[in-house]
Amino acid sequence: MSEREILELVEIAGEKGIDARTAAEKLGIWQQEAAELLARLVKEGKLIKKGRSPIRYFIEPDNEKENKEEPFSCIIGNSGSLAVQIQLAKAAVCYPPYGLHTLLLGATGVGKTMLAREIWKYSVKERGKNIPFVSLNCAEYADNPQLLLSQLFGHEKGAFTGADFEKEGLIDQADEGILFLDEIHRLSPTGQEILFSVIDHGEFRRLGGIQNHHVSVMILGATTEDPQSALLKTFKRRIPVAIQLPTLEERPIRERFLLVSQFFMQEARRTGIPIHVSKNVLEYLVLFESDGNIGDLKNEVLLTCAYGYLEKNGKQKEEPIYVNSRIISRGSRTIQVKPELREMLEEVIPKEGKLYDPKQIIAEISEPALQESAYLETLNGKETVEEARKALFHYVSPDIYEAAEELLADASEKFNVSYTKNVENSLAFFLQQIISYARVGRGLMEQADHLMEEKYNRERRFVEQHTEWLRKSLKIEITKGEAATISFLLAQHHEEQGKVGLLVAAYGEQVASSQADLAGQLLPDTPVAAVDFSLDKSFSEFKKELISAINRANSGKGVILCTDINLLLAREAELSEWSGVECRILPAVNTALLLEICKWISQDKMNVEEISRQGFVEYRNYVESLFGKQSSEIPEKKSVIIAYCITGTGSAKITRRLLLENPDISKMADIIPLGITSDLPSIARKLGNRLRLVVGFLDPQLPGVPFVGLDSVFSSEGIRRILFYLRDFGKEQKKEPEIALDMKERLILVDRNIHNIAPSLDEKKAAEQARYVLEKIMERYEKKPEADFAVRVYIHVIAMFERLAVREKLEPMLQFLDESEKSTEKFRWLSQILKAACDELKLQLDDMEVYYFLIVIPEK
Ligand SMILES: Nc1ncnc2c1ncn2[C@@H]1O[C@H](COP(=O)(O)OP(=O)(O)OP(=O)(O)O)[C@@H](O)[C@H]1O
Repeated sequence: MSEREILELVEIAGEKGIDARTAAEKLGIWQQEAAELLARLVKEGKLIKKGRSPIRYFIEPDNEKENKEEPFSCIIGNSGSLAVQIQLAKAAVCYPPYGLHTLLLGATGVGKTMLAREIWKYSVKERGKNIPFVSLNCAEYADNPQLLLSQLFGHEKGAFTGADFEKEGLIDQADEGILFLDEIHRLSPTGQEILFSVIDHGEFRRLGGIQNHHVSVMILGATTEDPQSALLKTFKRRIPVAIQLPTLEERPIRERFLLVSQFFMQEARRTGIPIHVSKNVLEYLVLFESDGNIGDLKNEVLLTCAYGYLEKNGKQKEEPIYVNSRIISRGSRTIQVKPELREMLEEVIPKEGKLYDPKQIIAEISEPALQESAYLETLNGKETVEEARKALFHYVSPDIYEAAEELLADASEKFNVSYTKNVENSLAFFLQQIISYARVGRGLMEQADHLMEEKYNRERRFVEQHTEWLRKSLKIEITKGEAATISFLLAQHHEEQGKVGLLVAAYGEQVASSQADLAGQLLPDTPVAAVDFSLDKSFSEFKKELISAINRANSGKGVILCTDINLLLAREAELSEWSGVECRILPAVNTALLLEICKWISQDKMNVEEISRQGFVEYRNYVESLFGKQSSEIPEKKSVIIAYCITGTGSAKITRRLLLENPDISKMADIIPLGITSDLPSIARKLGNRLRLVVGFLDPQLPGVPFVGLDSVFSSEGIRRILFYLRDFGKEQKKEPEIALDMKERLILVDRNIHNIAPSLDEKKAAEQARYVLEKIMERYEKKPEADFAVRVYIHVIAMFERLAVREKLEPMLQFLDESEKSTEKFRWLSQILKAACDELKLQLDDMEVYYFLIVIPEK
């Protein structure tokens, strides 16, 4: 039983179809055998089945088959001379949201219109829904530019004589789909201007209208114009993708034979008559040359069929049409086979010619469907980067993918943006295309003037810096146009980055996190981060956390930091520098203001600077309204304690932190940490009588301001003394109570707090080494320094260890930039002691620490 017999049977059954039992009866075979045969033909796509008990089998109607066809599979050369063009077309279609506008370039009849339709089919498949395909041949209206504009963009009532009513243009019909403009270069300058406005802003005005209309279309322009012509350059500048189709002459012999065969097959099916074509005619057609390219070849095939049909005149339908050299000679053309082509022709053309039979269900001439066509669509459904990568590997080789990854990693560091896996895939895909093109000896894009705009300058510089690297790692030369396209890809993704990011940082366990949770719900597609600040965190720890949170919140457009932490308010520039992200700080950890900020971020109309400015205005209004209503409740300005130490960053801050832990002190006073480099007298002057006390390493002897050693903060006695100065000093002129503790006891109190001063160190070891340093210093003096001083030296040393452990650098002091300081006996003596202690703790001593320390070490 031949497959052909059963197919004929089904075909005769036509629309009614046939079931397995009837087929078995007619063919004289077992029903089981018929059922199996029919099922196999369904599997092979030669038949379709419908219904149940009995199942009926049909030949699939042509139109349905066409719709199901894999896009691009009907294009001869899809996996050969047009493979790269098709890849490029697919990439253009996949570009969000509506595809990249594309120019199809090539001589007349090379297949531009056909490619445009396949692009549309692919787009429908990609988006999973029908979208419009509207086409217009601009050449048809070349004599009447106004009519062309009105057809294309529509017109308002009265726009010109005869415009009696308002009319939509074809572009409106193409909204959300594809607008195919054939002979696009025939558009008048006005038409071009309107089209460019659609390309740049998605907007246009109808003829005679003033209102802007919005459309989202992918524009496909086709042109036969020479790619080097000035006119075309204007279009190429604005339309990012250009696909050049080869002429018929440039196609390989095998593809030309497939083209000829496809056209004969189409004719045979259209007429229902088998067509036999002799070897000579096939040779003639395969070598056929014409300026009209494939279009003319198709006409030539039709012409030969028409002559053949005339010859057949009167014969039975089943009798084939014979197309032989006799027929050709009726036309004006003759066959000339160049000797060097002879061998190749013999390989592809059968000696006995070829019969094109309309009953042949599967067109044996069509090429295998594109393997790669599945690649992009598989990618879209992939959840994990790994899955996407695997899918991509079917198409892009791993080293290309890795190169893309590496390039993006560099770019992301450089521009401080993160690129999604889609960008990675697009870049890998594009690099793959460059390589495929290079293999056939062409550049994918020689020039890309349209991408040479200033705004991509920094990305272009980046790509330029990497061309040598790409050349080495992928062995490709990147043309100017390709480099520009990569820059464009990088820049586009910058522009497409998310919105301004939001970070909340606040004192307290959950204050910032809960505010950020709320903001996160309002801004589902914006990264929101939080940092909860507690008093036992060192600034360096906090800084680390803050920088990492800023980076988490950043998606390329900078970060608004809402915080109530005074310490941060003046540090916008520093934060931006440390994190490399543009930051703006708002004193705004209050829900009402935060909600406003969320609103502005989600509207995505303001940049960080504008949001920050607007935020300050709102904040001021908020504070004013608050103050206006509750002016009687405004607390008086608090008293101030200066925490004063050598560096201003070590024990001064620890002192501040410990003091603030006491609720009475924190209620009554602000504490400012200062070091010996600060201009203490002028700060004291500004603070006036708010300045109540200096707690620190040394007494700066500010007139009228009492001093308490920083070791006091470690004992309740000391705290009591500080509170006395805050509350009572000056009122009753009482003398401060004496502290009766001796040095040993006081050192033990400090030891109990080492975890506060040096959280990164082993407490015991740190204490041991600090004692060693203290002893060595004391040894130097015959008349021992006072116990107070000794305890402060001890605290200072521990704080220094901590700074060295977390690599917190001291601000350099001018007087120490002179290297000769290093050769003094005192410097050498102190550094020796400190170095020995640091070595034990595996810390690297910094000269600046020695300099600062020296200031407070008395002479012998
Ligand atoms: N690669 C191809 N495979 C199969 N048929 C093709 C191919 N290229 C072109 N054709 C056929 O050749 C004919 C001419 O193609 P098409 O009209 O797309 O060319 P064109 O470049 O748009 O021409 P013009 O510039 O004259 O409008 C069409 O019938 C088309 O189906």
